[in-house]
Amino acid sequence: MIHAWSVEQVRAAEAAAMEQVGDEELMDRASRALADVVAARLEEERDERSDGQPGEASRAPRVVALVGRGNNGGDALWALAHLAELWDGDLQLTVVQVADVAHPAGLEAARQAGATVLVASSHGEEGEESDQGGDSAAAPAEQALADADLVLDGIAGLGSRPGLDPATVDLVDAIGPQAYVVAVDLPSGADPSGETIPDSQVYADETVTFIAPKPVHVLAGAASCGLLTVVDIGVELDPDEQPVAQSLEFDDVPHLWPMPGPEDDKYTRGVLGVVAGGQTYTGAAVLSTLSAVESGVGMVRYVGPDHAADQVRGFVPEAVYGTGRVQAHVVGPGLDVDDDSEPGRAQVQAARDALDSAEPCVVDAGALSLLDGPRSQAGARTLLTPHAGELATLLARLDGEVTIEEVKARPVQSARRAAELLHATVLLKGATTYVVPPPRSGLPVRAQSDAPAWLGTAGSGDVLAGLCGALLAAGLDPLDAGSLAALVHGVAGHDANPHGPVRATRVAQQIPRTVAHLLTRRP
Ligand SMILES: NC(=O)C1=CN([C@@H]2O[C@H](COP(=O)(O)OP(=O)(O)OC[C@H]3O[C@@H](n4cnc5c(N)ncnc54)[C@H](O)[C@@H]3O)[C@@H](O)[C@H]2O)[C@@H](O)CC1
Ligand SMILES: [K+]
Repeated sequence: MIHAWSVEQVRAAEAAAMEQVGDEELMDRASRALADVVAARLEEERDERSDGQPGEASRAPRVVALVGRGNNGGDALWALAHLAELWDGDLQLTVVQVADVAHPAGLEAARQAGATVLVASSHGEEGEESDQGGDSAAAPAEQALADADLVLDGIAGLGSRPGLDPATVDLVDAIGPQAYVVAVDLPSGADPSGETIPDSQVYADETVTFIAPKPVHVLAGAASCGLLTVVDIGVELDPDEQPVAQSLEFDDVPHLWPMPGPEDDKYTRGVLGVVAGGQTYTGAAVLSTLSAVESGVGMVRYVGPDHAADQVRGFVPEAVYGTGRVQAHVVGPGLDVDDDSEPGRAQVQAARDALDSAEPCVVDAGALSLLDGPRSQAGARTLLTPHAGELATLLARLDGEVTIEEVKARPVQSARRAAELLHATVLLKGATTYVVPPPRSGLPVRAQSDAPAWLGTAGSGDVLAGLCGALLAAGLDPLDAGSLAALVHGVAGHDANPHGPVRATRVAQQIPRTVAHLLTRRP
């Protein structure tokens, strides 16, 4: 499991360490670790080039550091200096200063190492000289970025405000497609708290962070970090502190996945009631029951109109029909709450009964509109599974106007608000899937970014709902069930057809093999 600590927790640990060893020592350790990573990547790149074009390997690698005014820029500057010591051969080093000042000692060290310093400050007129004596020019800076083999992004780190100013965006846009972008601590312009997605920020191939992952690395910034490399700089976090965010890894699956024992039968393994798919969306009935069955649930009881039940009979013969004793429910995939026909009204009543019960519930799609507040049985385990549009509709109804754009820009905050209002865990679906427990639980937020973009396809959410339901029925709590389901769903989506299109049925059918693989793989 990746554990992420808040900016405040990390800053506190740094402050304590600084009293012991001093801030220069910490920056030295951070920048040396960063230089080691950069050297390793340049070496890999040199090996690749020498394979492709004879003679190319001997060309001096071009490394450009984008440097802001704070210590994040200081790390990047010192890393250039250490890289020059480490690198066996010529290097072409360039500093592009994005602010009117930069870490003075770091700037001097980079100059001493032979770096050309260009000032592309949005604070001064174009062509203005830096008071630190840089060679001012916007165009050369953009040219250097366009030609770079590797760009170190040291514009801002833990002190980053979300978003970049337009002049900085122009510089970032100038980075050539061939460049390997290494973000120092975090991609600049990302929100360090991982709560919001800004309009503009750096997208990195790799992020080298210090001490421990921060929320930006697993939550709303995860997709912009690329490969995450965490380096130890000898700073210890307070052992009494808890992480604020987590992300499951493959090695967590054997610890969390419900394993049947020799004494188990279909009832003890968990029976899942599924209220899904009416006259209109019969496919949702099939996909959610199929997914639960493929996920190894003990038994599924399907509740829905005859037409949908016939489809389920045809595709999922393992399911049984009608209400009965269950350990958890999935309510809502493809449920049309406005269906006024008799079977439609009966199905909606079954959904309401499930919500009024004390059993754990996955509340998806149509059933989200049946919730006006916390479920009547206090403490009943509840996992809501909206996508951004559904969450916006839910929040607009319960809490005043909220748009889908706002939910997409503030995914964690939006999910947390719904979790607070409904005393439920909210799984917000998307390229990164957030699983946000009610704030008063004190539990960390989880986020999973395991799914290929191909998984954004009709029926995919129904499969996820069935998977969540199977795990709730087996006794997992909503946070574990939601995050584990998101991981397995994402990996199954990849495994079903690596690097290509995939239909939801295939994803469901892939679940058994993906789970078996995750349970037996060697770390
Ligand atoms: N504090 C420590 O003990 C250590 C800090 N280290 C480095 O120091 C960083 C934190 O340094 P600082 O606190 O100086 O803060 P940063 O360097 O992250 O950023 C602060 C400065 O950048 C500017 N800025 C903020 N957001 C911006 C944006 N979106 N676009 C452009 N400019 C922006 C601000 O005006 C501010 O002056 C860490 O991320 C890490 O890289 C490391 O050297 C390890 C040790
Ligand atoms: K950065």
